[in-house]
Amino acid sequence: MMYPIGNKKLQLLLLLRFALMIFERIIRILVPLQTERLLRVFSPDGKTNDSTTLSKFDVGSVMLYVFYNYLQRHSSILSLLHNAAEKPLDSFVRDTLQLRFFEHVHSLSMQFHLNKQPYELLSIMQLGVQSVSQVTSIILFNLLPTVCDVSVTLLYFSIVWGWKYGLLIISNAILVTIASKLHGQMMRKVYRDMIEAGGTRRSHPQETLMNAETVKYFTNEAYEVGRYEEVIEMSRTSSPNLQFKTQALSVIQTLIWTWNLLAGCLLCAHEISSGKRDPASFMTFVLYSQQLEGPIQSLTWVTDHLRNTLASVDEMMAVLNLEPTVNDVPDAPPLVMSGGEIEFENVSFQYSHDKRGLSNVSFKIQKGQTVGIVGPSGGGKSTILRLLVRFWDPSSGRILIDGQDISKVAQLSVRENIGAVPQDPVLFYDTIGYNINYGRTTASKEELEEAAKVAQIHDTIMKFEKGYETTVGYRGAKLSGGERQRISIARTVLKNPPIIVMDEATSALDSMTESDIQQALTKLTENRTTIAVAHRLSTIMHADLILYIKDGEIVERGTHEELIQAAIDNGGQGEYYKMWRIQTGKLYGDSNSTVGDNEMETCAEAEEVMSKEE
Ligand SMILES: Nc1ncnc2c1ncn2[C@@H]1O[C@H](COP(=O)(O)OP(=O)(O)OP(=O)(O)O)[C@@H](O)[C@H]1O
Repeated sequence: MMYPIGNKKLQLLLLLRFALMIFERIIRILVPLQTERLLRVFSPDGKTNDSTTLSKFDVGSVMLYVFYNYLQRHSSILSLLHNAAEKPLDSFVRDTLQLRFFEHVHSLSMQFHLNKQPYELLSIMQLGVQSVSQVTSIILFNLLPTVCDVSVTLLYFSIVWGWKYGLLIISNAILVTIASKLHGQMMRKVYRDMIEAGGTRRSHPQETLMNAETVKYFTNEAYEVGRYEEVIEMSRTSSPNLQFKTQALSVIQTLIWTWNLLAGCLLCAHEISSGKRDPASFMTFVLYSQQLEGPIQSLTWVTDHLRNTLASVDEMMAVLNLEPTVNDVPDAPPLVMSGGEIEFENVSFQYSHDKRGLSNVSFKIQKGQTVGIVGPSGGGKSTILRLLVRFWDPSSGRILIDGQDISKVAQLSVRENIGAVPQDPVLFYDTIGYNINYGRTTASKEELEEAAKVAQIHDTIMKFEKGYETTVGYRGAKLSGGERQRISIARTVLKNPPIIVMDEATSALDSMTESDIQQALTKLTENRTTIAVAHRLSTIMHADLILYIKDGEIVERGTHEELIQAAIDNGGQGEYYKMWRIQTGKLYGDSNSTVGDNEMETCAEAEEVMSKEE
């Protein structure tokens, strides 16, 4: 991700940056040397007799000195080249990483997505991506050059000027590093609090804006503004006197620095006065010292900055290192469909050690049949669907589609063959056409319209001014629940899978809309194996098999008639029967009444009532 493999142009730019970096280091050495040289050229050589010898007018040396100085300035052509080479490399790192992160997050299992807030993920991605490119830049083009500068100066002084100067430089570097380390420790907690407070500061407005409708329903606008004010206040107080604390370090560093300069200048002055050096060396020493001040002091900034950016990189790497919880076996073959027969064989599953999902669930659906799943809330109905699409794998037992254990085939191929119609479909913030097309992105316009017709939504769409180009609003909020539902059916029709799962697809709708949608659903499920979770029994009454799930177990199974008959035979005792009675009214009299022809007649009446409702 950091090295542009296969991109010659970017590799050359990287090389250019390195070359520039080395060139800059050389210029840094040359400036003081050239100054010393000039001073020597200008000074009378002391050997003339009449003491009037003038210093040489060496235009070349002056020009060279000015040229070196020019190159050293930040706005010089070198900086321009540096920046020009930096941008494309920086974009490369960011783009590659961003794409990789996006791809990785999408490859993670549902469990991960249920536990993470989307904007938290986005924030991790943004900060992480930005930090990775900064880390590269900091290490390669800040830390490395600084270490180079210090080492070269140290070597130069130690070899050319003697060990005392080397000692001065090294002690300076050590003292500054100790100071910055102590400062870093002190600032760590401040930065941590700041990052935390910054996160809340970002997430709070996002959360409330995403739920603007709820805020308005409860007229909590002022409350939310008040909460945001508190968050802002908290983030402000989490970094009291941050600037003061940060600047305190520069004050200490400058003190160390000045002490060092003083010691060096005294040493140099002493050597000049004792004739060991010429006066020009004093200037060289001062200039070198000044050259070194920037890099040594920037070490603090660099290490501090590196620490912060690494914290963000760490967080991103933690996500990038996550493995999907549902994995395919090596070289898993794709699911081969031959009709869509589904079988659950003693399937048990737990979401976590304290949360039971399903225990010993077994049932079989022949191809093209419909199974209705009913039962009390939290019983495990939706869990059956989630296991079928492999959002989770069972802890024991097997789920077979057309005789193949779905945990042994590629999970994508399982999902490719299953179409889902959820209770409250969420649409993308785009046009109706885009949302339907999502079912099969390669579908033609004609196929798209055909799917919309099957889902009974085409005419409604055509009444909109912009037809299929109408935008649906945030998560489809500009459409009614029934319209959203039919669009979701249309995209499943377009996907054309052999298996359909529906999770209470009509429970949020009124009876009129429900009947429209029911027609669309009937067309959708024609000749397809279907599992439908339902609260309204009218929607699954005619299913080939009905499963009553309670506390993760199938407690009753059979067709509608069988379940009713069994309950009647059992003196009116039966979960499904009770549910049915609650939904249709007391049509059988008391539960302990005896069963006879009359009862079955009443049963037929009830069906009639339900059909009307339908
Ligand atoms: N991702 C999850 N992590 C942990 N527990 C979960 C998760 N999803 C569901 N559960 C728990 O599993 C149990 C069964 O949930 P499930 O959604 O299957 O019930 P359901 O019968 O479909 O309920 P409802 O009719 O209310 O939708 C519930 O107790 C629920 O709290």
